[in-house]
Amino acid sequence: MVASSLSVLRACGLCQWGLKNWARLSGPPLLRLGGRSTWASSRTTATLSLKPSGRRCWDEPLHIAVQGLDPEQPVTLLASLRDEKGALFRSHARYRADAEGKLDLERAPALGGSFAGLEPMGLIWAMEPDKPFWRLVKRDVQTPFVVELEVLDGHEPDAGQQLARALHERHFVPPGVRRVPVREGRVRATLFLPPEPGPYPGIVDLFGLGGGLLEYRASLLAGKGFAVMALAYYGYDDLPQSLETVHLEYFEEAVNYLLHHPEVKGPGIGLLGNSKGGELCLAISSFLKGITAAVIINGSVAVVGASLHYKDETLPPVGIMRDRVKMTKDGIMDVVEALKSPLEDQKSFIPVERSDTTFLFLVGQDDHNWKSEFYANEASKRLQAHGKEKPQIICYPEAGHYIEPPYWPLCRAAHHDLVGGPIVYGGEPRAHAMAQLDVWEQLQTLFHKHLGGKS
Ligand SMILES: CCCCCC/C=C\CCCCCCCC(=O)SCCNC(=O)CCNC(=O)[C@H](O)C(C)(C)COP(=O)(O)OP(=O)(O)OC[C@H]1O[C@@H](n2cnc3c(N)ncnc32)[C@H](O)[C@@H]1OP(=O)(O)O
Repeated sequence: MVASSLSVLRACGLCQWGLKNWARLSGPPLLRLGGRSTWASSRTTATLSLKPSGRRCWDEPLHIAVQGLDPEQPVTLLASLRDEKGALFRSHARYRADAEGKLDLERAPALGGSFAGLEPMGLIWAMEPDKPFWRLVKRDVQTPFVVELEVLDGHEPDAGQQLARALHERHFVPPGVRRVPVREGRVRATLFLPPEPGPYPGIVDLFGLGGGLLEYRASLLAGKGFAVMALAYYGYDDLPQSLETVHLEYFEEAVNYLLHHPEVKGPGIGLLGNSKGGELCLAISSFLKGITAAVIINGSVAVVGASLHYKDETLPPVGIMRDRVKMTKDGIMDVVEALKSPLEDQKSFIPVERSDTTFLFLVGQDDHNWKSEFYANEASKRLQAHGKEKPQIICYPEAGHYIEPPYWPLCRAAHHDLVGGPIVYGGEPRAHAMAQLDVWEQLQTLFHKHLGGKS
């Protein structure tokens, strides 16, 4: 489904109501990080409790409950966070306390707002940016995102007095995980190692187009018993500023670095990538040695945007049909039909049949960036036609392109470097959030099974 800019612009009631109320409520009552915080109103002494109260990582659930409300009291819960560029993300939901004046988000359904129904983590995954076409990005994993949670008396748009408020930190480096910047030969990366000395199954983690070095997925995954290297490939440090051509020799150097690391368990390593990063995982697995397993999240089996080189071979990028770019009624580009099929542009088809890697394709069926399901199926057909193992493909209905770690707010539309404007990425918030949870489990299961970690 095509996202509406109204939703992107968050004109769902909270905008008008919220701005006024949030400004009005800026005076801080008693405030604490995690645990409990209390504010005595004229009617009630409400307590907001967040459990467990210790350090939580972004991918971990949080138990939110409120005590001390009036029986059946209507309340509105708000969540908000500011990213490192100052952009505000927020959500809200209406609830009703039980007969004892308690509200437990694991038992009480939301009656409406940013989401409805029993969604204990809805306040986190349903957050939306105030800034149009903005998405949640964590740049410095060594600092947490701080989520502010508030309980207001009544149901929005008539909600009033603030009854309780708490700050909750969601961290990106699990306890004891070691962060090691890598600047070895040409390789620019950050390696995350689990707390105790290894060896551990090794994974290279690749994000998509945008450049830079994003570490948050690698750092969280290292907490699950893997040595994970977030690898930059352009737009970072002294790497090329733009991606005109991809030289697989760079990735070969990175793979070898990890394979030879004393804390990495051999004989092979894993690859994890989303979007262009998924496409690169397919290319690396097809041309290079040492890759035992690869998880492709909404990747392409065609080379896209920049030609691919390895030794004396070159694969050109698949053709782009600009006339197939559609405009949504809100003026956002939908480019899902704009890439030529690699079946027509055979030279751009990544020769997956050369690979002995075990693949897992994870597909958002509402991906509007490109045809991830079609690409996964074509890769599967080609592997099987050459007598290779049939890869596992898991499809998630109504999940979009930007599949992130659990509880990450959905990016429905955002600026795209290659396109030069905002494009639709797809996804319905709840289905997308559920997909993110499952994807996180599935990729760990595959890596543990094939890279010799814990079962
Ligand atoms: C008419 C044209 C027709 C063309 C038709 C084309 C047809 C088909 C095209 C489809 C092909 C798509 C192929 C690619 C698929 C993908 O890869 S999808 C993207 C997946 N991306 C990722 O997984 C990686 C995400 N990483 C990043 O985006 C970057 O690393 C980064 C933004 C985090 C980089 O940070 P940094 O280097 O610090 O950049 P900045 O200088 O801060 O900003 C650069 C620009 O990005 C914008 N931006 C920054 N942060 C955000 C944010 N949180 N949300 C939205 N946008 C952000 C920022 O404004 C800059 O933009 P401008 O330069 O100002 O325009």
